Amino acid sequence: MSAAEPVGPWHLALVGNPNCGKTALFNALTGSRQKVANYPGVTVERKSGQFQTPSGRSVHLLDLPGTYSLRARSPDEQVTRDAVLGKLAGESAPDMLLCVADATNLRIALRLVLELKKVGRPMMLALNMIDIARKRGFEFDLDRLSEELGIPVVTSTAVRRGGVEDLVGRMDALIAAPPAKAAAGTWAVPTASELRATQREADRILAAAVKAPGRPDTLTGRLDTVLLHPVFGIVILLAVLFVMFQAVFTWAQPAMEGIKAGFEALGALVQAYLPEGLLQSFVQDGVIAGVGSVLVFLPQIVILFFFILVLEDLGYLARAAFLMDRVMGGAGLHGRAFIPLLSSFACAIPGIMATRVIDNRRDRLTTILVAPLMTCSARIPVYVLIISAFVPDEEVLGLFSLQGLVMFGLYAIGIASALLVSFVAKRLFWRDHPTEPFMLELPDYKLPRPKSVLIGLYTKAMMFLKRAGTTIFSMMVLIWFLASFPRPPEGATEPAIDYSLAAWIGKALEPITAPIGFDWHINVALVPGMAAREVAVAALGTVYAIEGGAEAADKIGATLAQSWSLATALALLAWYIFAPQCASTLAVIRRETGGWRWMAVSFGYMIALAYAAAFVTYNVTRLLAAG
Ligand SMILES: Nc1nc2c(ncn2[C@@H]2O[C@H](COP(=O)(O)OP(=O)(O)OP(=O)(O)O)[C@@H](O)[C@H]2O)c(=O)[nH]1
Ligand SMILES: [Mg+2]
Repeated sequence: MSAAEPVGPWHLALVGNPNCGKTALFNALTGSRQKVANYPGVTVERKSGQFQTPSGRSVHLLDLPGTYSLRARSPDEQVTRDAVLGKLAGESAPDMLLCVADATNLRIALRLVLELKKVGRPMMLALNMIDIARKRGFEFDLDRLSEELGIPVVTSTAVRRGGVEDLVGRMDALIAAPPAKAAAGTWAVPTASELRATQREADRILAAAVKAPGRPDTLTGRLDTVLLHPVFGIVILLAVLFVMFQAVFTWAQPAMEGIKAGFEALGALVQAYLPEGLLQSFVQDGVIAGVGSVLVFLPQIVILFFFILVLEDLGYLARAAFLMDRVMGGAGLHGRAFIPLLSSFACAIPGIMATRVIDNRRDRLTTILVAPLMTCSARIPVYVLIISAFVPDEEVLGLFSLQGLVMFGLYAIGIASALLVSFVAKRLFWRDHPTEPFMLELPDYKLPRPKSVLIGLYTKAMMFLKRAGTTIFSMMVLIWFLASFPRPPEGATEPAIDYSLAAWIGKALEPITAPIGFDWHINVALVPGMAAREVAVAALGTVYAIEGGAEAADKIGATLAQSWSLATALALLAWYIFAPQCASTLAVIRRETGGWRWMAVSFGYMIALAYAAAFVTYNVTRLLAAG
């Protein structure tokens, strides 16, 4: 390049092994908040951002999924390969590759660097996580390393303030005096023997430039003897999950009471100041009762995510994947399916996207099919509402809350049915396809960083609030409208809602839902609940508020306990475990599988299971209650 080169942004791409801190570096450089987590395969899509170097040059930075080689196998690795080769649609070829390596784990990283050199682009290497490496006693001869590799080498700590100063400083120098562009790239898909040769070269360089600590870090090893133990490990995992669900129910109580009281006060205020009539009903029954009945679940969602984020940062979730591999393999699921399925506990959408780390298409499809069976956070409001109304608030063995146990049970049924469905799908569609062995690298344990946990919690909470403010709010307006019009005739004796469109729709559906114990109120809630699960709770809030007045809205749980039988309540819980009530999930399935077919399969099997489960639950409960 010459000095006359036009000064557009400098394109830089982050490349490295999974879990080496690329996204953390991306965030540190661009001030963005992409997801980082202590297990491999978190980033499955490219993300780009801009920043300015100290000398004012603007840089376009591309974060890429982690990979071990450009010999890409899975869809996420293909993104990285194409970006590096400059073939990614919509991205210009990178001016320079910023290779990132976990300084404590350089063997495979250096092999990748050597392979990348063949592409023929300018490169530099950042030894990231240098804080951990130094603490463990690694010693690096940076000059030697740089000389052997033939590229500049710097160190970085992506998660500390000031941890990337060296890196940006050097970047500036490189932009001012770009290294000569190598001759045309000679990269071709490496054969296994070429990879072995490259590995030998990497090992030689490693031996020459890095001194590993005499005493290896044994803390991770010692912890793992217990935590990965085939028996104790599983017991500990179950105990951890159990504590998590207990906490969701007990810790959240005070905050939920507070939010509830706030909405009650707001409702009273509206009643006092707005004239009686349609406007008052709209604000009180539609907006406050509807949105309020969903928002009270914010504390529980925050607590659940607190646990997930801390366990993730600790590196424990990757262990959980390892422990579950036996069980999952038996059900025909690929070991790499664990992380996507785990993400689905938050929401099936990121979960389904995370299946891109699975290279085999059939394994990936199986995982996509069962991901929506994991209990996502949108089900929490529904579960909690019904459980609090119908399951007595008692202690079992003086230790566990009965309500927490039932919740735990619902999660367990979700998991068990996911395993069962994948088992059946495997027999049905892909009989003669063996499941590949699990290869997940276990990251070292790290202390969770409060800042990243807080940012994670904030993002999750905002996502939930945004849904409450948009999807749920607009559905509420619709429900209120349907439940309020047409107005009852003069001198009507029944509650106004009985004359409304909502009642008409709900009653029209009754022949279908009567066998599973749902009356028309529930039908009214389920129809908009197809858009998003928690809408049903808000809809019930509104329907009963319009029917029963302000008192009913304040005590929606008590109202349900009076108007539903236990059989109906349990049937609705059973329905919710399976029903495909989420338009966005279906849309993502269509996008990720590239067609309508698998979306239709998902929808069909889930709705059939939901109906069957509700039918059995309803009738068995009635028989037992009668007998
Ligand atoms: N102590 C320390 N931790 C780091 C550093 N950089 C990243 N981490 C942590 O390492 C873990 C992995 O970081 P990510 O940025 O998600 O890694 P990635 O390379 O983007 O991983 P994939 O997207 O899965 O390929 C996270 O828990 C980070 O907080 C570092 O320099 N020092
Ligand atoms: Mg990443």
